[in-house]
Amino acid sequence: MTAVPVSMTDVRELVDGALRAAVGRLDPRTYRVAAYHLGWTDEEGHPRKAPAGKALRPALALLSARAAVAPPESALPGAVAVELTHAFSLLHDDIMDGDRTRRHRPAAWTVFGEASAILTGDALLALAGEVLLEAPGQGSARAARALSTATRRLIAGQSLDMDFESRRQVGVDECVAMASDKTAALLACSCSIGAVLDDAPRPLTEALEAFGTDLGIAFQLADDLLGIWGDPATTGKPAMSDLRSRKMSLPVVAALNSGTPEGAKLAALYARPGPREQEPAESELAEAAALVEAAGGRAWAELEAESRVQRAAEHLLAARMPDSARTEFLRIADFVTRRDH
Ligand SMILES: C=C(C)CCOP(=O)(O)OP(=O)(O)O
Repeated sequence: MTAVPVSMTDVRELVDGALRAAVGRLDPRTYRVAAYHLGWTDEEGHPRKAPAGKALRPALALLSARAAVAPPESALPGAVAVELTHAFSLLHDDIMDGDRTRRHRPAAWTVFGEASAILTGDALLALAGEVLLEAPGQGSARAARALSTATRRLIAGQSLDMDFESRRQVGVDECVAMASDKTAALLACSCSIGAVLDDAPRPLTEALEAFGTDLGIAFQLADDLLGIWGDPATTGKPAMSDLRSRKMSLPVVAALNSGTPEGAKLAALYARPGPREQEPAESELAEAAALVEAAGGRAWAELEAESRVQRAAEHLLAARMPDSARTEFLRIADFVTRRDH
């Protein structure tokens, strides 16, 4: 999979070495699972070429150093730490959601078992904290605290998302608040961590965080849209997995709250026996997707994503930073809503 387009440097090249050095500290069993999950090795532990994931969070972390007029290398511990935290969350989420495919490959838990995947996620999270606390410079403890808070919010968001699955009524606002915790908190941290490591002034780090929060919500909206209408060949995830597991994703919640007859029909579909008891038929999935669209859930999510990107851009325009950093951030924001994977 290609990394996010950042013209400044090859993000992967810069981050990969530091990421490998950090993960290399793990015990051999945990390392094996982590290396597989990160795309470095195959199921047998043999090296493979294509790295996994878009490396969006490390790209943002490196850019945030540029916003603070600090060298990209100074943000490396931040870039590594946010990617490790992201990797931890994916390892655990796939188990909780029962998702068997991740980044075009069998999810780690299906290869190594749930216990190994859980432990590896735990280890990566611990490593993230270690890497930040070891970072040279003034902002190290401040960055570690910021990442810790973002992780707590990510966990709270995931917990609320799980809770939604057993609820009949979920409001649009609380669903957006859930996404703000589950996804946007880590993205906001990624957008500011390079500046925080440089101990940059609060107005700058706060503007970067505000940018990342709106960007993160737009990112989740785009992800939810791809989860229904994306091509599994490009997303690397099974088609309509969110509808299959009757997830309260943002377009679905918007449709359910639309007050339209199609929204009511969708509610009736969602109220049937859940995925754990009974797999919905393919025709039912197509019907659910059509109902989300007819009830306006798709259009709402597309518009909301655009408006979040707009708001994100406004936070950047109000902050003092080199133009080149602003331009790159805006390019990434544009990529987030137009991506197909
Ligand atoms: C927060 C969400 C929606 C999980 C997927 O994140 P990414 O789409 O950034 O995952 P990778 O590129 O790292 O696979």
